Amino acid sequence: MHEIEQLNKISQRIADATKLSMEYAEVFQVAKYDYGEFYKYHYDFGRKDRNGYRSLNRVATVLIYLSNVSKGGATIFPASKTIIRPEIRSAVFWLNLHENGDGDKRSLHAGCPVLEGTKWISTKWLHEEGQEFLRPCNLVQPPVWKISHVEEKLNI
Ligand SMILES: O=C(O)CCC(=O)C(=O)O
Ligand SMILES: [Fe+2]
Repeated sequence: MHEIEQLNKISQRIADATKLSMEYAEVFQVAKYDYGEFYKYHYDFGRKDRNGYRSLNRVATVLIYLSNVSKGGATIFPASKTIIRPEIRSAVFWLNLHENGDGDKRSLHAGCPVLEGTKWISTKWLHEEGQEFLRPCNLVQPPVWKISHVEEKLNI
């Protein structure tokens, strides 16, 4: 299968799992962490500019683990006390914005230092645009949850 077709297939699976539109999503980004490398605490959402406008804001993140990591390298969300350990072909999905478009501070996260092995990830950021009628409106919305068994569904 051609590479583009494979990526489109994964995008479609993300759309099916998240029930969100991929129309304005960014291209898949790939990152590699070697021994001791990490990603410090941050938010994935954008900040407002001087005029109070946000552009290209990332409503949600899908993080696919492309490798196992023998030690370290977990993705952590202190607000929800969630630790996701990399498992090859598994994915984690979370929302970065409240329904009114403001950044959700509970989405603060970090990639812990890799202590042994190499960590490969692919990140897909979904944008606010296109979600207007799709984003579920739940009163109680967990800030982060693991998409179970994505590893079986994603053929990457
Ligand atoms: O490497 C991780 O576990 C986190 C990566 C991340 O937060 C990002 O790419 O925005
Ligand atoms: Fe991030």
